[in-house]
Amino acid sequence: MTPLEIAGLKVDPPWVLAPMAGHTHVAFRELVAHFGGCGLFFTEMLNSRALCAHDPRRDPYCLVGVRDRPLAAQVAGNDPEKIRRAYQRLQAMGSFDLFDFNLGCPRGAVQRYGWGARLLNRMDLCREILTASRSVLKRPFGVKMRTPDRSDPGVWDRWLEMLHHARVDALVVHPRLPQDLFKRPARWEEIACVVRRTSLPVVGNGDIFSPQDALRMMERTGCRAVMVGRAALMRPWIFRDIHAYAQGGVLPPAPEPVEVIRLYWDLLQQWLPETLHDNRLRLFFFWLCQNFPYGTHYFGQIRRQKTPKEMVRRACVLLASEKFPHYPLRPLNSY
Ligand SMILES: Cc1cc2nc3c(=O)[nH]c(=O)nc-3n(C[C@H](O)[C@H](O)[C@H](O)COP(=O)(O)O)c2cc1C
Repeated sequence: MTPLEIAGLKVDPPWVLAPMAGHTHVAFRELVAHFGGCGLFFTEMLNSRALCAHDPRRDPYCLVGVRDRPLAAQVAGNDPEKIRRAYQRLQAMGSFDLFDFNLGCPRGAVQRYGWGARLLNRMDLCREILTASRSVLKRPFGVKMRTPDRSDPGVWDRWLEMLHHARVDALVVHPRLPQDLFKRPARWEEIACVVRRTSLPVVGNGDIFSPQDALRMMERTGCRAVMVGRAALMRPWIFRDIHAYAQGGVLPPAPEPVEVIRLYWDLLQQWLPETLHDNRLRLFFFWLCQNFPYGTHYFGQIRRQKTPKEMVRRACVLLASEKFPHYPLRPLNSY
């Protein structure tokens, strides 16, 4: 599979772990890396205000592992000056290979602040943010966005022109409107429409639930790399499977559920402060349990445990005789 190149950065193989708040912290990225990794890892969305107020080197959200490379840092916010400073501080850490700006998050609190997808209605402010950020960034710079406004046929042309002038190096397209959340299927034809209109490297994203989906998205849209979100939470080894499928080989057997749980718990303790263990385990089990027909029941039992150790113990008992089912994955609950 041809690697994607973003301003000199090689994304090889062209599979990307999506940024996911609460999930794509250093311990989870190390888990993905353990199973063979991907061509580009993303941090979760980092808060530009917090980055200005505190030293990112002491921030658990900014911790960087050993095998999670190349690594992109994603920033969210809407104040050009604060965002510029946030990127400067992240860049000074020397740990990130690409910087990304969030124009896609539709979640309540982020929208209320006027961040993420809310900025899709404010192109002038986006221009200011991206130009200010670019002026300090020496590494590749990307944007991850949802569909701006489907009622306006010229909207993508105007966005692409603005991104070009702001000297953005790459674009991730998640083709859903902000108000769609995850309720409607991603419209892959919109990725194809963006690919036709720009010379920027485009990474396609949305509804990849199997290795076949990943290659199908590339074939149908012409995007040069694919980004996987929820399916990687359900199966942190999906990139290894995409790779095997792309090479025409047989998919390696899935690990045992208990092995995955123990490994994640070890990595969590190794990398993240204890204050985060409980919450990050709950988030992890929410998605892992979705692999199984009785996943909701399993998760209900696990979440009732009072300590992280008890959660891990209970999960190991419940999932001891389970096997991960075949692709495609079907999440039981949406986010
Ligand atoms: C739990 C969760 C957290 C997410 N957090 C972020 C985030 O921090 N930044 C972002 O740009 N997108 C975020 N997203 C969106 C994903 O990056 C991705 O665009 C979306 O899940 C579609 O890809 P998928 O169909 O492969 O899941 C999040 C998605 C989920 C499910």
